[in-house]
Amino acid sequence: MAEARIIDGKGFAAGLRARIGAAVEQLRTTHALVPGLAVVLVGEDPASAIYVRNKGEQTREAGMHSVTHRLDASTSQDELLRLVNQLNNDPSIHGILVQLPLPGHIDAQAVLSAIDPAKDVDGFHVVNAGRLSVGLPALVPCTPLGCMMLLKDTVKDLRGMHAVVVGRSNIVGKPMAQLLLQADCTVTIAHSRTRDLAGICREADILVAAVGRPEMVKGDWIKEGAVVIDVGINRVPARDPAAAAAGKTRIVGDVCYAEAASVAGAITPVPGGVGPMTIACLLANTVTAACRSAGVPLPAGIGL
Ligand SMILES: Nc1nc(=O)c2c([nH]1)NC[C@@H]1CN(c3ccc(C(=O)N[C@@H](CCC(=O)O)C(=O)O)cc3)C=[N+]21
Repeated sequence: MAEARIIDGKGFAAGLRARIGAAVEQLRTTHALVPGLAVVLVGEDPASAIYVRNKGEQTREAGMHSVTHRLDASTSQDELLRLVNQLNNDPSIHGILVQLPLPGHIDAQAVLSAIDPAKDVDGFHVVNAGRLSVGLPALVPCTPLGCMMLLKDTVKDLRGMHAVVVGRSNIVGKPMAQLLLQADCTVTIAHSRTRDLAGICREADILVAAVGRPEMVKGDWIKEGAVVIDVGINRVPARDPAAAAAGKTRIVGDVCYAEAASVAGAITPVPGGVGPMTIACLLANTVTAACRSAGVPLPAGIGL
């Protein structure tokens, strides 16, 4: 069997951002609407740093209004809730993202619940999770949304395919399963406690790995020709022992890429796969939120 086709998330995300940029320009000229995104960072988390660095640039590049609130790690939950409330009431802001994880003294669920569901561009509010699960218009979490766009671009007809999602988080696994179900896939949600995980994965026509364990999914867990979407972004020591000893790292997914690529029909690389789609979908969700709040039709080419 030939090597898997590489699903170019980075390239797809660049195209999506270009379409978003055109949509933003059109909204500005025809409706005087400038989508605005506020990102709130409490303290410093290394994974979040990667994300926020790229996000600010890309929001502005798309012609959108962008603000970042950087708060000290000692910020109280009340202070954070006050900021969220202020952003809820700010008409120039259509999307609010509170970067996770939050420091231990803050109840993340309380903060996410305080975000106006109409501005919840992460799609983490229970109202959006509920709307997604019953098939109502919702703001959909960025990572699964990006995975779904890549899948629809890769597979002509998803109907009836067996999709296995490894991972059951509220952020990726559960909403991913909802989207696949909506696309008429037969969906299995597996996780670390699943019996015969390898065997279940081998049944998958579509395998989505979102467990957060470096290279856990091996080549012999994959059915020949399957489409593999690797959501993991794990930092591990560099391959070269001397470099590793010097503290150098590299990024790997939840899938053992080299093994998987010789069995799968198509696969997302890490980096350059799902990660760039997450940020592009954050911009897309901000445009969606702005259009819905202004009662303006959503421009074509930026949704599922
Ligand atoms: N409320 C909230 N929403 C999030 O969506 C959220 C969050 N909190 N906290 C942190 C994680 C992390 N995250 C990433 C998104 C894209 C890349 C990304 O673009 N990665 C590139 C570059 C990786 C590299 O080379 O460093 C890639 O995979 O190719 C990384 C990380 C979003 N997160």
